[in-house]
Amino acid sequence: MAAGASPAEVKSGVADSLLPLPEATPTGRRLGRGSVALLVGLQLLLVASVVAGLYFSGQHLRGVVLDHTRSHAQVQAHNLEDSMTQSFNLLDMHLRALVAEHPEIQYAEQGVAPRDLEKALTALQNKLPYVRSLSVLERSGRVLASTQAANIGQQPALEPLLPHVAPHTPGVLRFGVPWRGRDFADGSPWPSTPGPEASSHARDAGFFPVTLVLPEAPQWTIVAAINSDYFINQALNHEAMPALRHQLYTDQGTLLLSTAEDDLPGTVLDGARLAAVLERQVGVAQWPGPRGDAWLVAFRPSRNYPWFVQSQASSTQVLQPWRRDMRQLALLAGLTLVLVLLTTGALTWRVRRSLQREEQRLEETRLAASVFAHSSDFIVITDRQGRIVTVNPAFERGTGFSAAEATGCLPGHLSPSHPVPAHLDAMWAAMATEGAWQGEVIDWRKDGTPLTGWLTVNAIRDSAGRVVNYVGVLHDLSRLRADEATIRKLSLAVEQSPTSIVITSTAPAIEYANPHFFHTTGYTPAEVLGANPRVLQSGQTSQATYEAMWAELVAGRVWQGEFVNRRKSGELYIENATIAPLVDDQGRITHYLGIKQDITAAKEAEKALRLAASVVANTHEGVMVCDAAQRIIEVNPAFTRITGYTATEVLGRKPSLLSSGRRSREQYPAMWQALNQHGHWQGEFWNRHKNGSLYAAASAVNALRDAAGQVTHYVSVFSDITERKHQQEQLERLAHFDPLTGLPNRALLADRLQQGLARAQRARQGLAVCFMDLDGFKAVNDAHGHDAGDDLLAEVARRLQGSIRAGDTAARLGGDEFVLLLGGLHHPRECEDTARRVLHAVALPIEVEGHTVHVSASMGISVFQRDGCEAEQLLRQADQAMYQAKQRGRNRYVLYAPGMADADPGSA
Ligand SMILES: Nc1nc2c(ncn2[C@@H]2O[C@H](COP(=O)(O)OP(=O)(O)OP(=O)(O)O)[C@@H](O)[C@H]2O)c(=O)[nH]1
Repeated sequence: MAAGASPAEVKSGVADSLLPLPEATPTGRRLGRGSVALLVGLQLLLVASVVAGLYFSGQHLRGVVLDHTRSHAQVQAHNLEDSMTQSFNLLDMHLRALVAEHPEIQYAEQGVAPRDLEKALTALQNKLPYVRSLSVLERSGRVLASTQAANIGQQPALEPLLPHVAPHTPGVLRFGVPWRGRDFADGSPWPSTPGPEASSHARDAGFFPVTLVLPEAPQWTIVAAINSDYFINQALNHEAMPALRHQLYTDQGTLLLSTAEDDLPGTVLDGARLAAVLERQVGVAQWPGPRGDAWLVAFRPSRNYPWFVQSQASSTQVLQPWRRDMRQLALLAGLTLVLVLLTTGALTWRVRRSLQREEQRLEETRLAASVFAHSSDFIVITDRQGRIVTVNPAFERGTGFSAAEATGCLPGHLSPSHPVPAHLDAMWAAMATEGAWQGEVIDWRKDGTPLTGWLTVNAIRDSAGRVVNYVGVLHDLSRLRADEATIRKLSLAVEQSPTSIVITSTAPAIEYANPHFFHTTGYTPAEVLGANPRVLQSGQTSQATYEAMWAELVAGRVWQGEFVNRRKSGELYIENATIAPLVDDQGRITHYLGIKQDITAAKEAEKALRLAASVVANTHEGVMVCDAAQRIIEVNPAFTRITGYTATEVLGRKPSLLSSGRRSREQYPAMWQALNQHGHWQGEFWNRHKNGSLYAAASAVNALRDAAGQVTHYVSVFSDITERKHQQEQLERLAHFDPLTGLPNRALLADRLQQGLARAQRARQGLAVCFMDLDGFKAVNDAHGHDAGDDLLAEVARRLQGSIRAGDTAARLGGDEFVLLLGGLHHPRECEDTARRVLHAVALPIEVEGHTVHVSASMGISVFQRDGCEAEQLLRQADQAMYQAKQRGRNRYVLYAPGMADADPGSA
């Protein structure tokens, strides 16, 4: 074996994968997948944590903001109340000090202002920045003196004043309703219900009056116009929370001033809320706002005066910065989260990608290992020196060398007893220059058998381009070569097949036809290849045949049938066709294979055979066919009729079963000789019927031979000639025997006499011819009738036969004349005993038709003793001697002697 190369170089990673590898690490893959899942889970947890953190932090901050707002409102309300109470305490103090500084006030008369009062008021006002003007009112309510000259003479409507005390009660600082405008001269009280003109005064905080009646001068009421703006500005200046608004309400719920521009002085607080505030005196509350929001409220009633401070804020406004901050925080968190998610997502993606690559690499490795392990090709991996590092199982199976045997060896040197394969030098040369080689090689298996294959060798390089391994893949071509030989044989078989073979497409168009097809049809390849097979149709095959054929073929089944087709010459021929669909791997029909046999001649022969079979079946002659071993293989109905045996009884048996045993010894040898020499014999048999009776058969036997001259069959045709035989015998009997007595007649006598003479001549013995005529027979006829005469003749015949030896003959010449031939005489007189015995027997009484009659016989005897005596002569001499016996008195015999006058008479 030698390692080899493909045109493309193989990277070193592939070489690693081709080496036996550890199993893929499912645990590692699971861990990898777990890491991804963990990362995704962490991402989700992070999102949830951030959202939850944001939510809870937000809610907490919201609570903090609200709590802080409440606390701040409380503090601010307290501070404002404190500040204002102190301001009014200062006002009260300064007003009360006015008498001490100006004692004349207490003595001033009604309607007359003390001197310098206005100056004193102005001086006092300068000490009180939140007082817009100070005025002194008479009891009538008219302004007597004022720091604002325009107020003098005015009579402002100050009621109602709080607290509720009797008018002009001294020493009580009382608070009036709020006014719009700068002072009493140009102002007017704010209505409790703002009219449409209220909006034009929205920015006009106005003022509110505070009155005091000095105990020392109860005739006067000092009125201070308190500048609302002063306190508003004071409150605003000290307020860090813009959403918080501060309000000053009288204990009757009338708004005196507010830091909110949309709060109109004079408006009255809801009764329920006022009651709640007055009830709790100090504290916080939360009221529903007009727009579905909530108002956080802090109260602070004045320690000394009938008013309270309310600091409140809408939760919507308070929470606005919180909301903004939360939005920013959420945005920031969201962006951070997105960033984190993107980062972790990217990380996850990279991990997953990495895992996928790892899995892909493992899969590729597993596939490569699987290919290495399960490839049917032989794979060899060598080191850079060409020494085998590993081989695959197919190599072990195919070459017989185990991996242990191969490892460390140089390919090509595995079989030291065999020559080094021829391709090695060329291969290593190509490897050195190109790093790859491929070609057909012949190697050796361990068992010494050659191994033909296509070898591909590739160099495997590391990342630096250095060769680290060589991979050789040998594709075993042994089977392919064997298959090619088989295909060649099959091709030859098809080409030289004595049947027509046609392959058509499903169109159908003829794609292939073998030479026998062209020979049968007379067409050339150019005329039929690509053509529809119907070019052969003659129109004499029924449409039903074609339909049945297509039904079978389309269903994927083989069809077998016959066509009447037409050759190119126009001649019709009968074709036996077997057509089979050819299917591909998916079971789809791609072609049709037709195997066709021209059976025209066979059809003709079959027709002739059918005719012959019909003749045989219906002929009156028995037909028996035997094989070469003379065993019956076929008989016809006439055979059964003649022999009595059915076909099943005789098939496989020999014709001798028909034999009767009545045959001449020479008959069968003669028959076989004739059959062997001429192939034909004719003759007659006496056979035995199954029922035991005999029948005569006239038989003709023919031996059938094959082309080599070997006998294959014997055909025997015979007829029953028993009847004819019987008729012949009858005729023969009639020709030679006397029908009345059954004795030989004159013709047969002549024949016997001839034979007897010949025998006597050969044996040199004597032969006596005894001519006998009855005496008195006519009288019997006459007396008892002709039939009685017949009976008598028959009886005489029996007595004659009973009186002579078996080899002798008794014959009737006619009428009452009989002749006896007595052979084997050694002496002429030997016959005389017989003659006397015969005469005696004849003379005995005879019973005919109930009558006893007597006849006798006269006999003349001539004896043959030497050559030259004719039969006719002997008979005539006996007749003459008989005549002499008649003459001499009847019932006697007379021996013929020349010159019968000298004859020696004899008597019975
Ligand atoms: N019943 C009978 N009579 C026959 C037959 N053939 C001839 N005859 C008669 O036989 C007789 C023979 O004649 P003969 O020989 O003269 O009679 P016979 O009485 O024997 O006289 P001899 O011979 O002179 O003694 C004739 O009357 C014939 O008609 C026959 O076949 N049957």
